[in-house]
Amino acid sequence: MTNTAQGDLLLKNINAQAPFPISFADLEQAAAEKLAAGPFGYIRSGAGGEQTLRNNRAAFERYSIVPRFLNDVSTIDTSIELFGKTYPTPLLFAPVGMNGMAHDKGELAVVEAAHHLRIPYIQSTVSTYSLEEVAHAAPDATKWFQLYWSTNEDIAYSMAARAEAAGFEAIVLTVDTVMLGWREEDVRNQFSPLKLGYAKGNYINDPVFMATLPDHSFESYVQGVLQNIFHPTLSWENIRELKRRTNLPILLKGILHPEDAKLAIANGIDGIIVSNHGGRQLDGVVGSLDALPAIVEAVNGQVPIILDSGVYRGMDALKALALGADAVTIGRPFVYGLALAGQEGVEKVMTNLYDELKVSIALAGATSVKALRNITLVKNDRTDVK
Ligand SMILES: Cc1cc2nc3c(=O)[nH]c(=O)nc-3n(C[C@H](O)[C@H](O)[C@H](O)COP(=O)(O)O)c2cc1C
Ligand SMILES: CCCCCCC(=O)C(=O)O
Repeated sequence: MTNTAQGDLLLKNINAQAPFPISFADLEQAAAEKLAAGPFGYIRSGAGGEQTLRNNRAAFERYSIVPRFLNDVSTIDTSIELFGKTYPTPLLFAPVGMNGMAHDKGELAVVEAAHHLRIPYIQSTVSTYSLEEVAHAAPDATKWFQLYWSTNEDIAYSMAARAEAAGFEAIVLTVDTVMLGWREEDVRNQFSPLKLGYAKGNYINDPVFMATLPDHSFESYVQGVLQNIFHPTLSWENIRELKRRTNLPILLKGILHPEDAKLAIANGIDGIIVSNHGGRQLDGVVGSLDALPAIVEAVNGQVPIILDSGVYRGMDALKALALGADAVTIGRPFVYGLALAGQEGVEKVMTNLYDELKVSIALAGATSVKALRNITLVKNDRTDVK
């Protein structure tokens, strides 16, 4: 990072004509003004009384960095390696469903941003556009597929096979959403995105799913999705079978307990995403950053660990990386960027997070993502620095 490049980070925002919101609070406020109450409430809210949502932020606030100085930090290497490929930044896109409710171009805008930024894009099962449409929009982007299991297992296998055929490079199986969390905001707003057709993309393009419907009417599609999307019987045996049926690496998303991380490895899983779904599933759950250290210890470097839930600043990413995550994924911030300015908004949000992360690595006294592991962190209830 040269001095000029570093000075540019703030200047480019100061010179911008209509300042784009920078902090998470400002982004959320701007999205609230732009979107209707239903979609905004769906994106913003957490489950139940939103304790998990608060726990995520509290966990980041609890840690402080003890920086080191007089270490040449003129060159900062923010690159990371995952599954044999190198990426310029440890900030990836979390899988977020139904992007059509934020912007007409939905997932197409996000995958184009991912391609431009050269970071992996994780497409949700419940996306507005299909796997094939997303692959067509950005054939050269690195794309992973987030799979929601299905009560009819053949639909899950069919979607995994379609992802592989369309050039997706990994499967992210979400394990914390076997049924939908208790989301009071959606009940208040009488908002059901599935019933509004925002999740059509992958279902209406799936021959196995379509063959289960009595006809091709919209009502049959909605009933079909509702019958299949909730999958409370999901078990380790399903995961072993999925592993037998795909050549792609499989990551489990939603792991919070170190024993589940160990079981994941014992069952041949290739990566772990420490996440509480951004506080949208079980309320009263440990903040994802608080769950990270025990999982890092249990995994002991055997597979990559990615963290999400509450990463709203470059500094949050730094703390997760310093505690042992290999990368972090970003959820709501990019969705707000998408709502505000499509692909450009997504890129602005990710670039601002990146710029803050890069400056923070240098100011903490490290020169690379890897070197962050040597940075001292203290919990705020402890004041002793070793
Ligand atoms: C509107 C919305 C939709 C989401 N849809 C999915 C999804 O389809 N699949 C999934 O695994 N996670 C989904 N998530 C959870 C994200 O992948 C991620 O875990 C979460 O957003 C991280 O928290 P953050 O928003 O605080 O960054 C969704 C999150 C939001 C906000
Ligand atoms: C049981 C799956 C419903 C999909 C909801 C999408 C999602 O993960 C979220 O809203 O969060």
